[in-house]
Amino acid sequence: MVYEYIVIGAGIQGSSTAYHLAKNNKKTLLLEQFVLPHSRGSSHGQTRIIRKAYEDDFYINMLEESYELWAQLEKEAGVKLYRRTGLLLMGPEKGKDFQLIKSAMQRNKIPSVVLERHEFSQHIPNVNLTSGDGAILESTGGVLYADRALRAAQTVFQSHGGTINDGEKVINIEPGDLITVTTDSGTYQAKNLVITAGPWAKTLLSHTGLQLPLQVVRINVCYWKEKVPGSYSINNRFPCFIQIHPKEAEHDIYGLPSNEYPGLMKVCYHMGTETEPDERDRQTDRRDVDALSSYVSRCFPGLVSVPSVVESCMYTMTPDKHFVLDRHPSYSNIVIGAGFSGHGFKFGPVIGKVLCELSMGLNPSYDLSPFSIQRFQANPK
Ligand SMILES: Cc1cc2nc3c(=O)[nH]c(=O)nc-3n(C[C@H](O)[C@H](O)[C@H](O)COP(=O)(O)OP(=O)(O)OC[C@H]3O[C@@H](n4cnc5c(N)ncnc54)[C@H](O)[C@@H]3O)c2cc1C
Ligand SMILES: O=C(O)[C@@H]1CCCCN1
Repeated sequence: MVYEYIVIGAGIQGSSTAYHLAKNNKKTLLLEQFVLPHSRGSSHGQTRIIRKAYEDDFYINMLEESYELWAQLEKEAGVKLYRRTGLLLMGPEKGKDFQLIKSAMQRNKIPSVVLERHEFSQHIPNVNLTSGDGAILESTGGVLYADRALRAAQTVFQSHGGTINDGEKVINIEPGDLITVTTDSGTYQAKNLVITAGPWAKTLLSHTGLQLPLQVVRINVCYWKEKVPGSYSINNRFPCFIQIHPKEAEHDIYGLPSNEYPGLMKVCYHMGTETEPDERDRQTDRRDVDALSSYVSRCFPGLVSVPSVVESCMYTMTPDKHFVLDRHPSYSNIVIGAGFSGHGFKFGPVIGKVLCELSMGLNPSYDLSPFSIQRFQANPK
């Protein structure tokens, strides 16, 4: 079967790319190895954080449009995808990371308030602000309903004439003017290919002779019980939070208000242990959960400091934690979106737009140099 475009991988990035291609009237096939919906990649689960609190202007610029495109998808699909809660950023006040985000927020006039220590508990009850930490509340931060968002992108893609073949794993890619994609149950051809394979990107790209420095880690997604039900609830407007440099661990800790499982708040560690994507559950390292327990008991006294529910998800990390959004260095009709490093969901619609632009040969709406493949080749480490 011949298509104009094939997209491999129906996570949020591939589904959003396919949606933009179909809206541009391109005959597009979206291939997914698992039967949809599934919980084995990076885009499953009910919730993700959306925020503009970033230190780099290039992310903040993309987020302006991302909020608009999420609102458009909400309208097209007739579902609510975003709920505003605010995003609480806490971290060592004089530390570089906190200062860089704070100044980027001021520079970009992102609606936010600095919470002074003496007024903190009045605004954010049931949280202990670590001594030496500053706090900023970004008012446009909130929750994206992830599973719903993924389904919405796929549904709108199909309503624009797109085809989704799930339960079909791509096993070979033959580049050329007409690219041949072989799955475990068929063969397809297209003039253009977009690869958005999440944790499997490294293996799939190696079929095309490209080696990218991507590392897959398993994340323990932990939910903690509220001692008083509702005290950290989305219905009480409890915000999402990011804790930079917690005392207990090297990487950040983050959380979302209780919502999908009433009475349980999601608090996770922003790093995990390396894993093979097909062997995710063989990875049983729980050192992060121990660090989280100490943090929860110190800073969230209203939560029971042993998780009630632990689920899993995977990050695909690049060395600098910036995404890969580029053409294949050897084949200009193959476009790659990969390495979303645990923070890509909120950008889904805008990433879909730029991957669509790249693959249609248009000038991308954003400067994509921070996301180039060449940055690894110039400095392979
Ligand atoms: C615990 C956790 C918390 C997160 N929190 C946030 C957050 O708060 N905010 C935020 O913005 N981001 C967050 N992220 C990151 C975000 O979820 C990811 O960046 C995003 O989901 C990546 O999407 P993807 O489409 O690249 O990957 P995936 O969702 O993994 O999609 C790739 C798809 O490709 C398919 N595939 C792979 N190989 C093949 C093949 N050979 N043939 C066919 N199909 C194939 C896979 O099955 C999969 O469905 C979080 C991630 C995790 C794990
Ligand atoms: O992308 C985000 O906003 C969150 C921040 C904390 C880590 C997980 N991802």
